[in-house]
Amino acid sequence: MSCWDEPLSISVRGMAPEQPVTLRTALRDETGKLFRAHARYRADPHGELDLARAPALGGSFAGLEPMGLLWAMEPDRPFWRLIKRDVQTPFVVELEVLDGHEPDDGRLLARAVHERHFMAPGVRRVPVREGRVRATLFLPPEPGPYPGIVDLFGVGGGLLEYRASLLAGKGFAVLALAYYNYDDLPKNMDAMRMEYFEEAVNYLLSHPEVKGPGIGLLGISKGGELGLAMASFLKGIKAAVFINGSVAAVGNTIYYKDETIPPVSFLRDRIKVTKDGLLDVVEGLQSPLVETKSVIPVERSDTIFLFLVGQDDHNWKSEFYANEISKRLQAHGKEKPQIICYPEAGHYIEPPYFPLYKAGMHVLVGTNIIFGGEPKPHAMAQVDAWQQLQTFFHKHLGSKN
Ligand SMILES: CCCCCCCCCCCCCCCC(=O)SCCNC(=O)CCNC(=O)[C@H](O)C(C)(C)COP(=O)(O)OP(=O)(O)OC[C@H]1O[C@@H](n2cnc3c(N)ncnc32)[C@H](O)[C@@H]1OP(=O)(O)O
Repeated sequence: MSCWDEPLSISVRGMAPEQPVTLRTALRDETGKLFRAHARYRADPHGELDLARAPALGGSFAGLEPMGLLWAMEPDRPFWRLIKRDVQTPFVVELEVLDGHEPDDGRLLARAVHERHFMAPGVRRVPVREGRVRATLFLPPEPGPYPGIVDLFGVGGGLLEYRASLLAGKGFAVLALAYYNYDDLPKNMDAMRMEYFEEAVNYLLSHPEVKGPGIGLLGISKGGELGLAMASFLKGIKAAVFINGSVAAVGNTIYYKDETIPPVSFLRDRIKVTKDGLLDVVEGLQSPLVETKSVIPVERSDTIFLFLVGQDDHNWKSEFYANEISKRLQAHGKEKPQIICYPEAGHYIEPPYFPLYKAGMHVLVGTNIIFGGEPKPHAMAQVDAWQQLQTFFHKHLGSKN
């Protein structure tokens, strides 16, 4: 067994010299959907194969990709995203070695089953219902106090825990925070009130196993937008990492006390249809430079920022948004934030080895849209982004203890 974000070393012994083989992986998600990948290899002169040294000769990917059999998995059902809902159980990956180069016909030579866990041994999972806050807190195994981080996902809502649970294995106390479509929280995201998020920040700051002063914020997509609003309006947020977030309110109004930030307009006539019949909505939002009242007042913030950007994000213009935030901060005498751009990476930059979710349902749009990204560069971006955000948080929230 291993943790989902750890690299695996995969090797095969006992084959004939130079024997052609196909390796294939399969994983079933919690709804029963199958994800699969395969690749053709050739054993070395000793009848051995080590994926750290042998290039794939074709299949779901090609070349030297020791983790390709995981990140290149594709769902049998189109537009299905690999999501881990229950982090207390692993994903079970089945690996098979077949004779020859036909992924479906070769004789089965070997089979292994490997568990990929979302909670490192000793990580503690604490469901949180405090005041209005609905969340799950993950605490590392070793004695605290630890740097605290609030983790936010995006449109769709619910409570996704897999990133927080993995990150707790790296020495952080991480609060996976729901904000709609969960428990007794609102069913839709018409109104986003910062007071709710403030309560969550205060909960984490006052937790005996969280060391202050100040906490971290991690957000993707809509979670990056709301995180930016938190960093702008609320106190106690020292460092923030946003993955493909926004500089403006999108889809709903953001409220804090007597202030409101209305959303930018949708420009339906700028939505394109790709040759595969998918919507491309990347031009579908009015520029925050035109609708300046929708801009989140980031210049008020004293948070230190890291922006992680997929340059092929088709959900919205993440790179432009990150640069605008940077300009606004600097124009107000604030520190220039760090921006890391990943070429050919799409919207859903997840922890390492999650397969690319290139296109699929967009809850706001109500149909399948393209999210962007190419499998290999996107996979590389996920590995790097995961490392970068940990380094950043350790640096700005203090080391492990
Ligand atoms: C008209 C306007 C023009 C606009 C023109 C410009 C637009 C321009 C927009 C840019 C603006 C956006 C900006 C934010 C963009 C983000 O925020 S991107 C999204 C990032 N969000 C996340 O990562 C959070 C994702 N979370 C979720 O989606 C939900 O929590 C979950 C995981 C689906 C669970 O929710 P749930 O309600 O408990 O789930 P469940 O009832 O099982 O399923 C709900 C639906 O999701 C589907 N679903 C469930 N699991 C999966 C899966 N694994 N894979 C695929 N689908 C799944 C189900 O089939 C179901 O669909 P329906 O049957 O209702 O059709």
